[in-house]
Amino acid sequence: MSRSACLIFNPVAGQGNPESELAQIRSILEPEINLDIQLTTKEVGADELAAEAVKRGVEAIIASGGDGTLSAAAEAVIGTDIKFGIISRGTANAFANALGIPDTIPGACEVILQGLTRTIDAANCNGRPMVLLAGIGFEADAVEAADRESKNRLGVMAYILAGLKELRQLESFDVEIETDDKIVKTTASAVTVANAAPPTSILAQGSAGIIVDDGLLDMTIVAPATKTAAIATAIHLFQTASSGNGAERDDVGYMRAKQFKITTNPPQKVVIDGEVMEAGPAEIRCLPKAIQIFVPTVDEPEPMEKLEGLPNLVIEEK
Ligand SMILES: Nc1ncnc2c1ncn2[C@@H]1O[C@H](COP(=O)(O)OP(=O)(O)OP(=O)(O)O)[C@@H](O)[C@H]1O
Repeated sequence: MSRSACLIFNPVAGQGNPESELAQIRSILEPEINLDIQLTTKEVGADELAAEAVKRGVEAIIASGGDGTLSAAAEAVIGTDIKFGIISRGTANAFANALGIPDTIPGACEVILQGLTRTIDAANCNGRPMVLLAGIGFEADAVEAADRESKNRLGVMAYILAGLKELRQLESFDVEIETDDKIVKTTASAVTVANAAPPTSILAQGSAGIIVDDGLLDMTIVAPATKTAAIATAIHLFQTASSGNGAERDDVGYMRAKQFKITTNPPQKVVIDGEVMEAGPAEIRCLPKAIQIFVPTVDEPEPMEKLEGLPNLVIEEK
């Protein structure tokens, strides 16, 4: 066996049975990869276990748990050449959904076994590592967007409701945004800076085309004037995310830059990768090509054909 990895496993993440989930991961990975298994505890989190693994100079780190566990472990590998794998077992699984990685155990393990990696950007927000996004003006308790159960139950509505939940207070604030080449001043209800974002994070979808390895961060500014406008904006952002076309409403703005300095009045809380920080200015800088992450093989698009229904159709098989 030539491959090895440190598996960091949160035994309390998600709603499944952790013993059988760990057994399943081992049965899929261990025939190919020598695993050093480390369980997180209340006292010793994924951040500490991953930092120790980095110090030991492991070949790869595989993190398994909810988004909290995955972000904490990912932050430790930023800037190293240690390959990083994720096996999501949480509720929202934003991390996997943002990077197009399956959120089932067999699917995620298969990606790691295939061994293909992509080097993605990370970011630094007020001195803290960030992989997904920073939200300014978000409701702290609405950070976890649409969960799996509501997604299954409500489908598209769950995404829209999640965004609305975040906009529900509609408290606006003045914001000044400084990039390398300009200063933008406006009023907003939510400002999101994303390195990567799942489609559920609709407040990050202004540009509808977040690229995780372009050395740039994507900012979306949302400023609906009324509750009715907030509903229309949430629906519009959901549609832009699915269609790939940027937002066109007047109350949505977006731009890309290597770094942003954001000052709000009154000061707003900053939420970094789901963790709520104290209110104040935010300085966010992209760290280009910072994490080597296991990703699925990109399938070549299947040639599509649809002929049925055409008038007077004749198809001759050759
Ligand atoms: N052995 C453990 N016992 C109790 N708490 C733990 C243990 N290991 C990790 N934790 C806690 O688990 C939290 C991280 O949970 P994580 O985000 O991975 O899963 P989750 O909350 O189930 O996911 P999601 O938010 O997607 O539902 C951290 O607060 C950490 O302190």
